[in-house]
Amino acid sequence: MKSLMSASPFSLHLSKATPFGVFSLASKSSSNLIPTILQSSISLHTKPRMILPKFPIFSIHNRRLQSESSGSSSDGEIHVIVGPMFAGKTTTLLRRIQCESENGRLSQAVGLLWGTGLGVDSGTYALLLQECIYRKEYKKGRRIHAQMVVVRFIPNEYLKTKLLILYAKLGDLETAKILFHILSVKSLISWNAMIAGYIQKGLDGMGLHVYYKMRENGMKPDQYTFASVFRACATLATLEHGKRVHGVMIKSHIEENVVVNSALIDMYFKCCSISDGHLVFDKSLSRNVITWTALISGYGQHGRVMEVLESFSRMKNEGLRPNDVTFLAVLCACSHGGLVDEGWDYFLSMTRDYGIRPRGQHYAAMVDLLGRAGRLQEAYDFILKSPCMDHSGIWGALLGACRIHGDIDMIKLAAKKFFELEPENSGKYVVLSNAYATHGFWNNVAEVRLMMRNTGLQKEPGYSRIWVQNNVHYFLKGDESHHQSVEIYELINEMSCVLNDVGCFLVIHHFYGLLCRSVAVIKSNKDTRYRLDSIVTHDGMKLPCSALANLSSFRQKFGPDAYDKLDVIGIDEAQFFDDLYDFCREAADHDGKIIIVAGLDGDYLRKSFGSVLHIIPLANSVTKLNARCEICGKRAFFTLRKTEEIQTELIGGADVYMPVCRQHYVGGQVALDAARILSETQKVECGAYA
Ligand SMILES: Nc1ncnc2c1ncn2[C@@H]1O[C@H](COP(=O)(O)OP(=O)(O)O)[C@@H](O)[C@H]1O
Ligand SMILES: Cc1cn([C@H]2C[C@H](O)[C@@H](COP(=O)(O)O)O2)c(=O)[nH]c1=O
Repeated sequence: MKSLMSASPFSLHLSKATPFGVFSLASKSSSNLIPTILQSSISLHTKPRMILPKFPIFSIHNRRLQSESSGSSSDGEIHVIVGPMFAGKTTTLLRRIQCESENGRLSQAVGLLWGTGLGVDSGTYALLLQECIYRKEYKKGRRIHAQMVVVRFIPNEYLKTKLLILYAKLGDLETAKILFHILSVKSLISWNAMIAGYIQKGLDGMGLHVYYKMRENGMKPDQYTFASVFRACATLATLEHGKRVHGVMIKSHIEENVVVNSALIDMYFKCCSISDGHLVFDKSLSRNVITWTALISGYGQHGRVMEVLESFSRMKNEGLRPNDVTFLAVLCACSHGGLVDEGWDYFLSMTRDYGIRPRGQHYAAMVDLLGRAGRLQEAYDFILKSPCMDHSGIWGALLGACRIHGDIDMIKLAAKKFFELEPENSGKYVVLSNAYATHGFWNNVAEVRLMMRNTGLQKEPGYSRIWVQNNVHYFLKGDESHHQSVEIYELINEMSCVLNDVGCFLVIHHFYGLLCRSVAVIKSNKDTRYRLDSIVTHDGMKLPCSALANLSSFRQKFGPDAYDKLDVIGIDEAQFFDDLYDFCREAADHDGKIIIVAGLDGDYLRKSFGSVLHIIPLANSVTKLNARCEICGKRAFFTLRKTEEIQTELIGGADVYMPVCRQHYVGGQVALDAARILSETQKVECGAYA
């Protein structure tokens, strides 16, 4: 039934705001609403160009209908962010809010477009295509193009270029090429898209060829062109072309750009021209972490371990913070140089000093480091303790190390884990086969060869499955084998007619409505540290907000209609809201809102603060953050009050509070308690003498 569903992956409902009988378009993909739509259309829309389904394919959920009519976009979610002061709760809240607001419903927007069966204006198509490109949802972009073709919409030059970019990024270069050729004016953007498309697909030679064609056509390259072409020259290790393009860049007098410079440094290093790489680096006026990382990785590629470590330390001395890529280069260098202890130090420093959480690749580099040094058991134990046991790279690294030092059991174990995660990685089968061969296990070599043959098997085609009255129905793409396929396709056609009828209501703001979620942020009006109209993090990030005494007044104050249209609600300083539980439950369960709550879980006495902890049972997710202990720099879980006030609520920042680790909380609290007792005693004694 997949085909049936995908014919109308959007829902319609009777809008509260619109007059009875007029449809408004809503967002949630609810194939189970289709009978409702059809019935509503018959009775209210009075264009009965359809048949009612003869069998009850879908069930109808009324609650979902209600929440859709409230304009909200989700099933309702609650996410809670807690921790001591300075842990980054407000920062995280702001990031999540931004993320949620951008994370609109592209799928539904594309579904909506398909459902209408009509063409929309170029601006709407451009908006949707742009969103697909921006969000890297290229397949959705292709669906938009398919819809254009179906409704016989002729794209203008601007849209053709957008489509070209989309196909180039998708890696469908044949289609991109066709679009490129039919462009009457080939802009620099379209040339750049073609060049980048080939290079991203690994067709670096073609990318370079298109670059020369572009030059022949008299086009002047820009930073995007150079960044792509240097990348191609680096991969092809073609110093001659790299230098030639570098010459063009110098003559073009383009503004210095760190991305281009980094690509250039990388190109020289990959073309084995270390001195040129270094020269470009030295001459770079503006260096940032990317430029430094290009240099560090460059040295790493040539096994210049000492230069890697020296550059890394110079970079830090210049006050730049390394990022995860820099650390990866450093860890790989340590691995190649056999510097196990140094590798450990860098690995630990990532989180401790820079708050960078190592990813699978960093763990893999550590496994490689330990494995190459012959410390296979340690590498294995490290994997077991790592949080990314499902990252194929770490097992691949262990397997690679086993080739040199491993015993048969470890080889088998690493191979088993690796191929569970990446069954079709033919390259690693070769590694495994070689590992067995190195140790003379010829039977195992034969087994691996058999496995390799098996991986050549074609994957089963995907299918859709639907249950109807205890019967399971399977559908393949374009499938007509179902005994009711004639009726099913008839129904699809009828549905398309109904959807066409409402297509005239499709206007651009529906797409905007779908693509951008509407968001509101609330904070407690008790927090008077900053202006009441914005929440501000300890390092100055800001977002406008409503400051309220309680949450129950929010709907009324915000306006019921505006509230209904809200998708996401952020709540900061949640510890100050007594009605937090009821508000969150109602807003998520009933109104379908996404609620993101940030607040202190504990007060300065480490006692549960307000009702923040009460909402944990309601939550989809809970994130506990920590700060840095002001005294020792270790992870801080608690907030120490520096003053002697004892009321729970006391507004203040670093003047009154400091984040501390357990050790310094306990020590600090004892010290503060002693100070308090002393001052109380003194007060009593003074009173007695007075
Ligand atoms: N001791 C500290 N530990 C961690 N961050 C701190 C500390 N002191 C100041 N900060 C700053 O505070 C920022 C977090 O601010 P914010 O998100 O407002 O925290 P919260 O809402 O949890 O109090 C950090 O990004 C950092 O720049
Ligand atoms: C520990 C503690 C804190 N507060 C107050 C102090 C601040 O005004 C807020 C916390 O703000 P932040 O954004 O998390 O930094 O809460 C309090 O009243 N009582 C306490 O015990």
